[in-house]
Amino acid sequence: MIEVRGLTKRYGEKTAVDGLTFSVKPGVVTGFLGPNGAGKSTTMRMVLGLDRPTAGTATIGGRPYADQPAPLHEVGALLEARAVHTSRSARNHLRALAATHGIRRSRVDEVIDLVGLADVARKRAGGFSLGMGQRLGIASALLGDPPTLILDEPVNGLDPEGIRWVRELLKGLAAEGRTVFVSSHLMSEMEDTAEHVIVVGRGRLIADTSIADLIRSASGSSVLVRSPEAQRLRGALAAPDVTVSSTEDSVLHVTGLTAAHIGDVARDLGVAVHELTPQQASLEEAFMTMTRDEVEYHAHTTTEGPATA
Ligand SMILES: Nc1ncnc2c1ncn2[C@@H]1O[C@H](COP(=O)(O)OP(=O)(O)OP(=O)(O)O)[C@@H](O)[C@H]1O
Repeated sequence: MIEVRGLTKRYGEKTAVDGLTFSVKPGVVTGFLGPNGAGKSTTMRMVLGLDRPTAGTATIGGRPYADQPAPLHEVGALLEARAVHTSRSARNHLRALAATHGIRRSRVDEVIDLVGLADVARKRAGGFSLGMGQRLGIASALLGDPPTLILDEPVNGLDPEGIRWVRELLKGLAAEGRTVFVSSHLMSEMEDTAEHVIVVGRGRLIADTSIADLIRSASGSSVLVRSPEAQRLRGALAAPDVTVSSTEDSVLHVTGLTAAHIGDVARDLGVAVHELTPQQASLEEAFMTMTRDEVEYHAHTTTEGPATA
């Protein structure tokens, strides 16, 4: 369990992290989402004792990172992708790390197999591609078999196969009961990986919620209705809080009513319904809606705002 209470970091005038309070529970993958500059890396660095908070606390399993008796056995961390500048092979790099932390040598080969680096384990890690470097970073994080994992953008630089691999690995680690906290700005990636998300914008907490609730709350839950008598049905659905739009004669997009309610109205009218589909916003759309006002640097493009009638 990671617990963050009132965590704040100021760099001069700039408040990078602004009074964040949240908990990351074991057993599920928790995504840490936010636009660029939202304060994700700074938060993770403070949790890992690499930056000193201006105010507030962060603990892992009840203690600050600095007070962990055997950190590598308690917390595995992968921070921003950085090439390993070493002439050592991947295996020797991990062996050195294992030796300095009292980890048995056979664990090195276990993690090499786990991250799929067996074929290149004897190669110089300094010459690794970004994707291979990420796998080596994940291997280092797993070396001490820690109950808590903190990974900053772990899919950075990975190809689609690698992304799928990380996703399954993280879910598997969480299913074993570990606490898995993973940052990303790739919403679509988190949708398939995380069960819970903590969303930040400009250093502040925007949401601490399950993925399912996040989508539900931001989607405005519209329903697509296809009917040969759509326009007749449209008249019967009219109500103060209901919005109905139509892109073609036989199709209605209804917000403010459930699919079940629309189906009942159609039945009472004796109108045939050929399709009745609740439309879920993707996590990407939900995220854009939530963080619209929190993006640090807006792109200078003109976008069409929502129609205001
Ligand atoms: N050492 C520093 N000195 C001054 N400002 C900093 C420092 N580190 C981070 N910041 C600022 O704090 C804010 C949060 O940065 P941070 O890297 O934590 O965000 P992030 O959510 O991880 O973003 P990204 O997705 O781009 O990595 C940014 O505005 C950044 O410019």
